[in-house]
Amino acid sequence: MIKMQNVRKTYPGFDFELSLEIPEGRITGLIGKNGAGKSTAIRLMLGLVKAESGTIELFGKPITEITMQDRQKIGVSLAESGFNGQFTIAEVKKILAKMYPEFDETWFMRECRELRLPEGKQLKEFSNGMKAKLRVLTALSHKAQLLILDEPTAGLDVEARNEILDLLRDYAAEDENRTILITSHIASDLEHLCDDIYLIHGGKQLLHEETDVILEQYGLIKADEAQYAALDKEYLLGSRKEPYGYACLTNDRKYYEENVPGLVVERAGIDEVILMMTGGKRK
Ligand SMILES: Nc1ncnc2c1ncn2[C@@H]1O[C@H](COP(=O)(O)OP(=O)(O)OP(=O)(O)O)[C@@H](O)[C@H]1O
Repeated sequence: MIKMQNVRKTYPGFDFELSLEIPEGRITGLIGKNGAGKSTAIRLMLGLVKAESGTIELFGKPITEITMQDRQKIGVSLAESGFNGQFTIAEVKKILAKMYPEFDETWFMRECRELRLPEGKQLKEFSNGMKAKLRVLTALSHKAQLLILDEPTAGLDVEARNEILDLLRDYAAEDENRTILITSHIASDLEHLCDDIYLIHGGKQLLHEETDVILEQYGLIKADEAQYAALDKEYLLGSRKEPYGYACLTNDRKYYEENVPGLVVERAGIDEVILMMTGGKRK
């Protein structure tokens, strides 16, 4: 559904180079710390900025050949909604209806009410959370086959985050061919939503893995100095010095559980994976 091959973009002090493939029917998370290059990746695949080299395909064709009809099949949520701050929901609704033949007005108005978006207020008077919810509803309002969402939960409280994540889960469950790419620096949001995770850092991919594989097979080892010195490092992805010795990330928790008696090996969540791979020492 989305394919980026050796896509390069440089800004002063930042060198982005990424390949990724997002298959139809999957929910893929692009995670990374602030400044990792998540929004750059999204702007490149939407053709909002031009790559210096590499190829980008959407729906199996180069982005330069994407038609207006193809664009109708994409739902996008970026940092800015693009709507005039003086508009109310009624005006947003009219614009969406004009732009998208598939716009589902009943669904849109029902969800605006469910998410408690004030119908009488201008968008500039919305809180940040309200604006974020409206951006996501806008992306979902025309039954897009492909959703591209840049930090849709950023700045939201836990309740609002869960509301958005539930909406996305329902959206994907309604049609198994729907494809979602979502960026976030909040790993726990993605852990319960995404089939696949790409971790990027400094504009480069550090990891691409199925979420289930991370949760089932990855582990966090806590080793004292002697244990660390004797440890077979083959299945370690990174390690970090700690007061007690070393914390190490492995992609084969079972191997260490079965072969090193007495070693503390815990399950690793995606937060630990990010922390260890972006802050720890690589192997
Ligand atoms: N138009 C631009 N001009 C110059 N530098 C840019 C531009 N856009 C992005 N960058 C740089 O590219 C790097 C990646 O930025 P990007 O917005 O893609 O990161 P991000 O992962 O989305 O971060 P965040 O989580 O903070 O939104 C940063 O160093 C940023 O300063």
